[in-house]
Amino acid sequence: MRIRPIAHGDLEGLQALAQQTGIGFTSLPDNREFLAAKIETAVSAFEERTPVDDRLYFFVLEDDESGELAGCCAVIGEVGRDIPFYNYRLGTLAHSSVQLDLHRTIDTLFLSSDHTGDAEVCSLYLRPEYRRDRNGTLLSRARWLFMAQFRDRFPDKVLAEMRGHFDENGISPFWQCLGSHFFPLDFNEADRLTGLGQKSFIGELMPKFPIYTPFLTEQARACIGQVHEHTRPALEMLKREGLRWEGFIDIFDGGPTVEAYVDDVRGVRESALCQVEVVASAAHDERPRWLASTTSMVDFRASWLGRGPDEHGVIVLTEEESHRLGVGAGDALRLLAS
Ligand SMILES: NC(=[NH2+])NCCC[C@H](N)C(=O)O
Repeated sequence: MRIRPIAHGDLEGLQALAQQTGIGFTSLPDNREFLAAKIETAVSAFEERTPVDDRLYFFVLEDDESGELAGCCAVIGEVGRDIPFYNYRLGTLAHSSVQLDLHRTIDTLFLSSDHTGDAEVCSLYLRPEYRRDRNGTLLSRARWLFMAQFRDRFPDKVLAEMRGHFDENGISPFWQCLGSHFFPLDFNEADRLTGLGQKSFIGELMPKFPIYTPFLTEQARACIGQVHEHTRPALEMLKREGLRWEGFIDIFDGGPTVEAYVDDVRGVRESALCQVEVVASAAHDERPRWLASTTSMVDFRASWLGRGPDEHGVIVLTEEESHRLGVGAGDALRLLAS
């Protein structure tokens, strides 16, 4: 399995992924024109033909034998430069009365666009039949190697928005209690429109005044900062890299936004460049523990390796591995131990 930038020929495969993702997966609506445009945006980002502010680096995970697409993931260079990027920030307001000697702090949601200009990791999806052999970790972590390699293309901070809690009927209690009063649309429709980038309605219709959380239903309050059960593994992975919840949530479903300084992310901090040597065959561990990525933007590739570098920073690859990554003897490879 290997990660590579999405290409024009992937439209069919990407649409098949979009049909599988399901409710609340905002960034991959099943819409052919939209997906084709997304591919074009990504191709021009990798070819460095895109203005700085809307770079979308969209990757696919492919089975390098069958050519089948197993999943995808992406990095956005900077969010909110064109259309504002909204979250709620969970804060506290202190109310106190000296006269009555009463002191209260009340949780409050403030509409925020504090993340303007940050990078975002997003769109991670892995088809169920490929949820094995650490493919999910490969998709999630390859992005840190990419950001480490092209560090100057990214701002100081990175965030990830996690899918929020939905009940057994596929209903978001947070949306029911809040968003639905302001939008004459159901959750799916509102989510679909934001996924298509048509989201100026958020700024136009969303409540602008702070919301005291005791006014929300108990079920809606319980959604604040909670993820969809399918999203838990993805959240755990990001936390292990050092991303944290700082109180920002999604305005529609209440799911957490986690964030970190790019330079503090483990995968960015700990990955290092090595030099490739190619041999006919080499021993490897049963469980692949090393993540390898190339140093090229257009020909970016990443995959697992069952072996690490020696003490001189040389990484030995078999011919098959060197093909998979598209590198040859003497090339550089970025490695991360896990
Ligand atoms: N689940 C959603 N579609 N939320 C809507 C907003 C998402 C995002 N923070 C933005 O401003 O673009």
